[in-house]
Amino acid sequence: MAAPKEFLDFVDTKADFFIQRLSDAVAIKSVSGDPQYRSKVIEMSHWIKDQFSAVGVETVHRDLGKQTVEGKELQLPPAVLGRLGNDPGKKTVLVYGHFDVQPANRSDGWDTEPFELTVKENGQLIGRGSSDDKGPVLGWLNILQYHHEQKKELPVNFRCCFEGMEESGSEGLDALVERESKPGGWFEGVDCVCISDNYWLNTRTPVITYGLRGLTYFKLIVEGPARDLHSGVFGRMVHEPMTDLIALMSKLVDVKGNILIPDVDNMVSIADDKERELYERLDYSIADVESAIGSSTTLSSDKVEVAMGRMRMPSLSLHGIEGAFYGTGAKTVIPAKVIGKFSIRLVPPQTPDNINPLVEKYINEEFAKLGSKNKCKLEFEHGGKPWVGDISHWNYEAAQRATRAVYGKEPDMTREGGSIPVTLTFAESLGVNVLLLPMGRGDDGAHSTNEKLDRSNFIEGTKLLGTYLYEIAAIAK
Ligand SMILES: NCC(=O)N[C@@H](Cc1c[nH]cn1)C(=O)O
Ligand SMILES: [Zn+2]
Ligand SMILES: [Zn+2]
Repeated sequence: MAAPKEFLDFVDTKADFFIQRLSDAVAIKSVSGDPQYRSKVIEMSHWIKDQFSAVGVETVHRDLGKQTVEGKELQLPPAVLGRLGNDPGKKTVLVYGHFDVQPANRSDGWDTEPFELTVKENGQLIGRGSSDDKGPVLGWLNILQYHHEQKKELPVNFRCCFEGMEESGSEGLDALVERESKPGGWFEGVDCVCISDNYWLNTRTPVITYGLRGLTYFKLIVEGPARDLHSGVFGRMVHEPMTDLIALMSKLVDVKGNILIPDVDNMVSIADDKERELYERLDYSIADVESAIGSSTTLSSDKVEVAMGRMRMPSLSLHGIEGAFYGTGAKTVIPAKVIGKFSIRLVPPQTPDNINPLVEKYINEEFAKLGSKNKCKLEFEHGGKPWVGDISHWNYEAAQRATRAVYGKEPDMTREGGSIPVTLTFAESLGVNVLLLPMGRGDDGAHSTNEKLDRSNFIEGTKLLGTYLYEIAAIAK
């Protein structure tokens, strides 16, 4: 069953309205990782709830409790659950997305204000969260608006789960999903899950995604003196926390991306020729990567190695050092306490449970080798397991048909390098098939400066998600 032409025309006609609504969403600074914006994330949860209620969805807020940040209790933003339709003759589709965003400041290098959606003449909609993940969440809203205003029944029963902590470890969400998946819970009867929260590999070819890497995120704290010191007065007299930290961080990963923590890299199988062929066939080139990152700095010139680096290998990244001097000028200080941040993206069979003890043991051994009198502590921040789905399921068939119908192209089947920890929880708690059907392109710059979503991806992506619902109804009676 193809999506009705009236739906596709409606999406085209309403394009400017949809973009204005995206602009309203982007304007709410729902940064989950920074406590000062927590009220904005909560405001965003109300905005989302009101918007979905207005198009006929029964919505509720689900309290996720509190989190402790630096000794202080902080309210978690409530999750928004929605439902529409309960026809036993239809499939029930659960969609997941998030309304929180990564931090963004103009001074990070943005060309425009990150929380003001800038509509460029070339069709780019620039603003934090435009692609990750407010645009895709609003894509579902656009579809529901058509059915509500035109008094058309949806081809499936619709359920949604939107959260405001995805960029910060999805605190509290696993427990909620497990609860709501039980008989009588909000997700009872769900037949499949669709997540739109990732990207094409390039700027041409749509993708359907059947895997995500997991994640384990650490804080490495080194402290010594009671306060910051004058480096002229105390340099070469004391063990410097920053020197210790840099020594430790330099032993985690080498410049070729090899993880130096014993047994982490070699927990993963080596791809055989048949598997390498899957990566060879992807519409993905070194030039695509270079254009997305804005430089020619890939670790290899072999496309398969680079693609596998993102999709089927673990990676360790050093993110930053809290407490280090980073301003302009030349402050001659010895920081008293520094906190290194690093994370490892995980692939099967790796999980935080089997990787974290290896990291802890290694850090302790390496710190002991330094002979430092400073104190060193490793803290696990948050994490999630990797996920790989079953592409032979009708859910994937529906997404493939929808992609062909809207884009006239065969989608690339990808595994994503990013992490959405709740994906595996949906798959396991509900026991149903899960897929990712992204809206944005590979050069959207999610998490980066000048994040954008192309107008055509927002509009055609809305059609894609809507068509997918019709294809489910057609295939899976
Ligand atoms: N679009 C998915 C995404 O960006 N996920 C984040 C999740 C995360 C975990 N910790 C911080 N963010 C990702 O980085 O993959
Ligand atoms: Zn996201
Ligand atoms: Zn993200």
